[in-house]
Amino acid sequence: MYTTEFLDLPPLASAGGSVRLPGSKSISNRVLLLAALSEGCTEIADLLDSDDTRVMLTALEQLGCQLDRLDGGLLRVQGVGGQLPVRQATLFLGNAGTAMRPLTAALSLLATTHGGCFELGGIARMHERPIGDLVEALRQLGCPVDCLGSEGYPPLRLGNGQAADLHLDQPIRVRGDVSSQFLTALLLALPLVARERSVTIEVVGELISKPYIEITLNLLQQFGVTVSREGWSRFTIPAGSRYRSPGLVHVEADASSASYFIALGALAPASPGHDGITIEGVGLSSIQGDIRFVEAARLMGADVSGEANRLHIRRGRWPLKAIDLDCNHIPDAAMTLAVMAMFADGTTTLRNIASWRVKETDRIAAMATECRKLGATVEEGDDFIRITPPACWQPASIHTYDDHRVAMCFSLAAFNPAQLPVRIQDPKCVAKTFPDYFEALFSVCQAHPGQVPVICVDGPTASGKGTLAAAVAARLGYHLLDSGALYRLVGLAADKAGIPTDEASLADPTTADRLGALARSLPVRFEGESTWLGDEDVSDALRAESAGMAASRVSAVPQVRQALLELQHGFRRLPGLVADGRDMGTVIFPDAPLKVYLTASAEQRAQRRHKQLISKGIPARMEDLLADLKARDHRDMSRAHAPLKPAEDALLLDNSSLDVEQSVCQVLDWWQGRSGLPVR
Ligand SMILES: Nc1ncnc2c1ncn2[C@@H]1O[C@H](COP(=O)(O)OP(=O)(O)O)[C@@H](O)[C@H]1O
Ligand SMILES: Nc1ccn([C@H]2C[C@H](O)[C@@H](COP(=O)(O)OP(=O)(O)O)O2)c(=O)n1
Repeated sequence: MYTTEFLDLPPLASAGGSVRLPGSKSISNRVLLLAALSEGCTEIADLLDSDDTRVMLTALEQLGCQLDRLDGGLLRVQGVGGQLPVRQATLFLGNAGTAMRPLTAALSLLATTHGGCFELGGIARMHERPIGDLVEALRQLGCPVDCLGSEGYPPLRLGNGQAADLHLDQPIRVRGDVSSQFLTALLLALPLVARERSVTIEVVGELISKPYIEITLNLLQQFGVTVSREGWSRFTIPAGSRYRSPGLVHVEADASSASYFIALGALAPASPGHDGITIEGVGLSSIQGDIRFVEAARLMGADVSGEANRLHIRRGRWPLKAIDLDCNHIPDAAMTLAVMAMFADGTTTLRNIASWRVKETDRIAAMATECRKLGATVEEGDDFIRITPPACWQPASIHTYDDHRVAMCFSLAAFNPAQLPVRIQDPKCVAKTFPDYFEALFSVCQAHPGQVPVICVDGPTASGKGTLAAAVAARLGYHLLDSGALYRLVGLAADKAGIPTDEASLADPTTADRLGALARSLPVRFEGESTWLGDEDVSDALRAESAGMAASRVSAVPQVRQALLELQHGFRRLPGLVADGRDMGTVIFPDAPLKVYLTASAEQRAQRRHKQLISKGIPARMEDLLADLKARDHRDMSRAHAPLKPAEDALLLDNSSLDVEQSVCQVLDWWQGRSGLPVR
């Protein structure tokens, strides 16, 4: 997951390949609650691991439900069988509507019938999301529910510690036209109190988001409760209902998450050697309503085929076709249509989307504002949005409103025909449902040739290149190439293979050829902070001064430099690279948009190295270090092949009087200037 302040997406050119998506949030949180309320043990496969499921899991544990992680990614939930092992708890539910609403209903009923008391709250935005209609329905039933902030909004106190009877003789009335989650919450909770008598729910107003109710009914059935319904206005839970574990439950991949990859396949040219995008884990027989996004995407021109558990998408009609669509049946996935609309041949109108206003953020306002930033013309109303594609695309920094879907949708804008980069602010907000969304996106996307950005940091030893490069890469979410480590690895590998690396031996062409062959087939693996040569962790050995000296010697051998070329180019991957070395800007990435040549005086550098070594407990003498460093500078700068020197277009940074943070800020400042992106 990217935890950077922002993530810059370079202009993207094509897409192709296969993605496996994380489990559905709606199914995951429903299954968790049902498993917890059931009699018996349930094993859950492919559960989504995200912010919203994590708050649900924590809440269930606080409520006394036993959860065990098993091999193979299974979660075992020991159900409480409609009982209440813990009678009092304060639950923090983040911004997870799929946890807040059903837990409110289930805990209200259990608190009232068993004499419990629970407080449920979340982050500030959760306390702005209405829940009054559900509270009203629960009060009708005789449940004590207090709104602890504003009336009609969380945080809530459920129950008062006293057991009381419920009024189950009359149908329970609940509004269905604001959020279908209130009805889902009651449907999930009421079987707990329908042992002796049937319970009926009447929906007031036109029910929205019906497909989500279908998911609820489907899962209730899996857990042993069959609800009968008259149209979408009256639901009856039969007498004698009780939840029974089905044993093993598989969570489908998230159909709403699939929408980004369906859109990707529809708007991206196919990458060479690929025939569009394949999505694994969700297919045409999905129980999720958002699978109907497929129909909407087809209307816009996507070529989508599929099987029960897999989808395949190719670009069909291009440009996409503008549509006018009632999106009530796909409220979440419809946001993706708004971004597809920017690639259409006219004006698209998405209607009946009033529920967008009460989601993670006011999504109509958010989508309108951000589409406009990219140059689109947007009209918005209480329950619609109308989008005309940009006549002239603008570079934009997309604000994401702590809303995962805004972030994921706008990543697709990186396919804009103007080939402008797109900045996504706060990319970690995707953690709500799809923590590795951007990694998945990058795994199937390709940039235009030469458009994966590279920042080169070259300079002499101990100037702080490694430190600076690592910090800049971390701030930008870019990959890191420590090219010196590759030469150090060659030195170590030569030592192991018994190939001499003293200067006299290296002058022998046979030795040089052997070294070149060794460098071409280095058995190197980078694993987090560790570097492996074959089956040996060489992370510490690599940093020894002797390894640096050996690296400096072998790096003068042209066969070695040539052998490492391709390996180094391979580091240039989405979303970008920071490369540190001696010839990054001059030889390896001559087209890099930013090249920094980092220096400091020899004395300063020797002092830094001294401090660094001493702090690691490695003995070192200043005089030796200074002499070695000067020798290394001389050799690196005077060799015939790729000598250390500033590229002609490099910016010089003498950090003798700067600390690390100041150097990092300087480079990020230069980078911001080159990115062409607005800060906000
Ligand atoms: N701007 C700076 N000011 C002071 N010390 C620095 C600065 N940059 C790096 N250092 C320190 O200098 C030492 C050498 O830095 P390093 O990144 O290993 O250099 P290089 O990769 O150029 O050999 C490290 O201990 C590092 O913390
Ligand atoms: N791109 C590069 C990187 C390093 N080298 C050589 C020259 C250097 O003295 C050695 C070791 O580099 P490294 O960056 O690890 O050394 P320092 O951390 O700067 O001490 O490798 C090179 O020739 N080209």
